[in-house]
Amino acid sequence: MSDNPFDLVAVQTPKNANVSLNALDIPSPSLEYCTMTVEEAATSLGTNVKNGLSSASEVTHRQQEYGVNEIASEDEEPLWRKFLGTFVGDPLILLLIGSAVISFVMGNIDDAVSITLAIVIVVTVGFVQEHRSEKSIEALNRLVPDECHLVRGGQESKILASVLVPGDVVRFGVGDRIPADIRITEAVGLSIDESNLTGENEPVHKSTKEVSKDSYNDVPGSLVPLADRTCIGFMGTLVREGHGRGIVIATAKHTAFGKVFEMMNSIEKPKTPLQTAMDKLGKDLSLVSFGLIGVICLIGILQGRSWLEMFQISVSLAVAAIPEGLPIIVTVTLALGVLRMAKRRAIIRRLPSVETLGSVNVICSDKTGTLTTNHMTVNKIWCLGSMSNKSNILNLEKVTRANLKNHISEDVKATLRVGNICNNSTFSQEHVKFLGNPTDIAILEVLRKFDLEDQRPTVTRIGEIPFSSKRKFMAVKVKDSRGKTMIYVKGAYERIVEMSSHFINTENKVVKLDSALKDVIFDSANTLASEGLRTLAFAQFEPPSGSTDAFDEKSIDGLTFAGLLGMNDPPRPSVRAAVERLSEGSVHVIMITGDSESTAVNIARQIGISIPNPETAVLTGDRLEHMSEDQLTSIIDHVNIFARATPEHKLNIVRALQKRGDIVAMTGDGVNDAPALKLADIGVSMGKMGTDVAKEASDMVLTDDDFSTILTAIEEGKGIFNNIQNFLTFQLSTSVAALSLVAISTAFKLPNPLNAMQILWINILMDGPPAQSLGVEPVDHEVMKKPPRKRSDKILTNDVFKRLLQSALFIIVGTIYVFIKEMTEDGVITARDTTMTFTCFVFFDMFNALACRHSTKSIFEVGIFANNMFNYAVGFSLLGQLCAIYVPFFQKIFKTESLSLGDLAFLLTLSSTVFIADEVRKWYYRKQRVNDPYYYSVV
Ligand SMILES: Nc1ncnc2c1ncn2[C@@H]1O[C@H](COP(=O)(O)OP(=O)(O)OP(=O)(O)O)[C@@H](O)[C@H]1O
Ligand SMILES: [Ca+2]
Repeated sequence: MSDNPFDLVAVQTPKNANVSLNALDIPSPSLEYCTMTVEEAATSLGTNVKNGLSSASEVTHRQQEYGVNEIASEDEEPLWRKFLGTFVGDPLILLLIGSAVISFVMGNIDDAVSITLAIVIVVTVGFVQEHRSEKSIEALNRLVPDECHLVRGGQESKILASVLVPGDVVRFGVGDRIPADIRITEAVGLSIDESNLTGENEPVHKSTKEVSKDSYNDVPGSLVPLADRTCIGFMGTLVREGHGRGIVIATAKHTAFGKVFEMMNSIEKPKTPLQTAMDKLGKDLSLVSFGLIGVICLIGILQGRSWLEMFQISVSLAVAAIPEGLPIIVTVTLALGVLRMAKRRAIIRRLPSVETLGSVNVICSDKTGTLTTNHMTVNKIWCLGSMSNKSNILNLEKVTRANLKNHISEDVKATLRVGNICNNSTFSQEHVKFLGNPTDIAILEVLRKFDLEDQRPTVTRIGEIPFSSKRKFMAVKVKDSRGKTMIYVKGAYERIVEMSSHFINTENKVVKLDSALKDVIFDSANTLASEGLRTLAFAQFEPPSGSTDAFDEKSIDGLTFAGLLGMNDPPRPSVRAAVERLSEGSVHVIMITGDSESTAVNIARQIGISIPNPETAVLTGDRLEHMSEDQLTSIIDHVNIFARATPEHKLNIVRALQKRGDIVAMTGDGVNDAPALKLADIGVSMGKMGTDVAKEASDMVLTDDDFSTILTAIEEGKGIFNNIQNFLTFQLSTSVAALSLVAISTAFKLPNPLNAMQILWINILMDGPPAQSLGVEPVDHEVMKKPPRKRSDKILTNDVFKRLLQSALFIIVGTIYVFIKEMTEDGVITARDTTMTFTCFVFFDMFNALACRHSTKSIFEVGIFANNMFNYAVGFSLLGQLCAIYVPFFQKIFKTESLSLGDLAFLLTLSSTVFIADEVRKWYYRKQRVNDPYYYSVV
C-alpha cells in the first residue's frame, strides 16, 4: 500500500504488465503530440512556450473541462449495492437468513422478525466498518501531495500538481517527478527514468526534437511506441539527470499512466504481513469454532432439543465466535495509526512499514538537516596568507561590523569572491530571502556583513560542474566583462587542498604551495571542523588563454587556494533527547554524513551519540572504500559515525547491517540515495529538502526533516502493535467465553443461557465499536523502553494467551453462576433468568474491554479519560443494553424483561471482578519485574 499508484505497477504480475502495455498503444495525447514541433504543440494547445497560459478565465475554463490532475480509482459501485452485496457475500449471514425463513415458515413470526433485525444490525455494523476502513485508506493516498514548478503569465511558482491543465508550462529539474504528460520544450542533459511506466530500467535520454512519423509507417496504425516518444515526459516518471521545461498535453486519466491505471483498477493491493497473519488467525479460529459448534449442535439434538433452536443458536454462535471483524479492525487500526502519524509529521507510504517500525534496531541518519537545523551561518574565516596559522582564525562573531572592513585583506576578498560566484542560490523578491542550497545561502549572507555586493551580474557563466555528494565540490567557469575567463571552485577542504598547487597571498599574488604549507591549511581546517563547523575550502584558477579543454571534473587541477570558511549548523534541539530514548530502547543510532570527520565527531558529541573510541567508532569514506562487505559487517557494530560518505557507501552500510540481521531505517534526500532507501527496511526521505526520487523510493517521509520524528514514528508503530494485541485479547476472550458458555450448558443438559438474538448482540459489541476503540488507544511513551520486536515474533504471544484465558474464565464462571442462581430460584427458565444472564455477560464484557486497554499498566495509571473514543463506545453499548432490557419493542426481540436497580447493581459488582482480577494481575506483574532489567521486554 502506498500513496503512489505507481507502486501498483511494481506489484504487477507479468500478465498484468502486458495488459498495461496494450493500454498504451491506443491513441493518446502523447502519441499525437510527439510528432509535432514545439511551436505546433504550443499553437494547438493555445499557449505560450515561454510564459505559459496567461488568461485566468482560460485556466478556469480548462479546469472545468479537464478536472483535477489526479488519478483516483473511480468508485464503480453505488453504496447501496455494496451494502446489499454484503448480505449475500458471507455464508454465515446466508445461514442466518435461512434460519429466519425457516422460523417464518414454521409460524415463529416473532423469531423470524427478530433474526431479520439482528441480521440487518450485524451486517450494517460490519459494512460501516469496512467502509470506514476504505475511506481511511483513501485518505492515506492523499498524504503526499505532488508539487511542481508552474509557469503562468510569465510568473513561476511552486504549486500542487493537481491544478495543472493542458497548455500549462512547467519546469523540472533533477530529482523531480514529471507532474503530467508534457511535450518537452527545453531539455538540458535531460534523462528520465520511465521504469515505473515501461519497466525499462535504463533512463531515457529526452530532447525537444519531434519524432518523425514516417519511420513508423510499417507499424500497424503508425503507432510510435511509448519508449520512442523522446520529446514527451510522462506523468509520474522521474528526472534522473539534467533539467528542462515542457507544455502539459494531458492530465489525470488522459495521461499514459492514467490509462494503465484504469486497466489496473481491479488489481488487489498486497496485504501487510500483519493482515495476512490476522486472516490466518481468523481462519484457524473459524475452524476450531466450527468444530466445536458442530459438536454442541449434535449433542443438543441428541438430547432431544428443538433442532430449529439448536440451528439458530449454532449459527448465531458461529457468527459471534468467529472474529470475522478482526482483519477489518486491524486494517482500520493501521490506517488510523498512519493518519495519526501524519499529524505528527511522519508520512507512511507503505502500510506494512508500520509493523516494521516496531522492529527497527538501527537508524542510519544523515547529519545535515536531519540531526542539525540546516540553517548555516558563516562565522569563521581563515586564509593562509593573512592569518598564517590556526591560532589566527578570524571569528566573525567577535568582530564588530565597523571593524570587519579592516580585516578584508586580498585573500579574504578572494575567498568571498569564489564563494559568491561559485554559487547557485538566488534572492527571491517574493519571499524576501535567499532560496537554494543552505551552504550557498550562508555564503551570500556573509557578503552582506562585509558590505560586499553580489558580483554574479558582472560575469557570464559559461560552464558549471554541479555539486554532488560524491564529488564533494562545485566549480563554475565564467567570463568577465573584459573577456577574461576564470574557474572558481568550492568544496570539501580535503578535495580542494589536494587539487591546489598555489595560494593567494595578502597582496593578491599567486604563490607556490608546498606540502608543509598544505599541512598548515589542514591544521586550520581541522581546527574549524572539530568545533562542529562545516568547513569549506575555496580556490580559483585561470585557464591558459585559448585552452579548449572540456570543462569537466578531470580539468579541475592546479588550483590556487584562497581560504576557508567555517559554518555553524547547530543540532536540532530535540535530537539529543530522541537519541537518548532510542538507545534506551536498544536502537543503535548511526550518523552517516558527507561532512568531515572532525565536524561529525563534534556534532555527534553534542547530540549524545557516544564515541567510546574514535579509532573504531568513526569510519571515513576512503577507509570504507577499501573494505570488503564481510569486513564491514564484522566491525560495523562498533561504528557510530561514517564521515565523508557518499550515497554509494550508504548502500554498502545497509547491506552490511542487514547481513547481521539488523532491521535498518535509513534516511536520505538525494537522487543517489534512492537505492539505499529502497534497500533499507524502512527508507526515510525528507519532505522539505528531499527530491521526489528519494520520496518515491522511501517508505516514510518526514515532513519536517527532523530526526526526532523518526522516534515518534517508531513509538507510534510499537503503540499500534500493542493496541492490536489488546483488542485481540478482548475479542478472543469474549469469543472463548461465549462458546464455552453454550458448550458447558449443553454438556450439562442445561437450557441455553443465551438465545440467538442475544448472542448476535454480543457479537456486535465484540466486533464493533468497543473493540475498534481499543485500536486508537494513545501511545504509551514507555513502549520505547521495550527493545524492538523481533520480526518473527508471533502476535498471539503466550502472555496474550494467558491474559485472554484469565478474562474468559471470569466471564464464564460469573455468568454461569448467575444463570444457575436465577434458574434454581424458581426451577423454570423465565425471561428474567435469561435477561440476568445476558446482561451479566454484557457487563462482564465491558469491564473486560476496560481491562484490555493496557497490557501491563493499571487503568488508573493510563487514565480513565485518556481514550474518549473508548468511553463513548462503551457508553453506547451500555445504553444499547439498557434499551434491550427496558424498551418494550426490544424486550420482544431479545425476550427480556425489566430488571430492578438492585439487579443491575448486583450484576455490575459481580462483573467488575474480571476487571479487578486483571488489575491484580497487572500489579503483580509490575511488582515482579520492577527490579528486572528486562522489565519491559515482556508484554
Ligand atoms: N553547495 C556546495 N558547494 C560545494 N561544496 C559543498 C556544497 N555543499 C556541501 N559541500 C561540501 O561537500 C561536503 C559533503 O556534502 P554532502 O551534501 O555530501 O553531505 P552533508 O550535507 O555535509 O552531510 P549529510 O550527508 O549529513 O547531509 C560538505 O561537507 C561540504 O564540504
Ligand atoms: Ca463475530
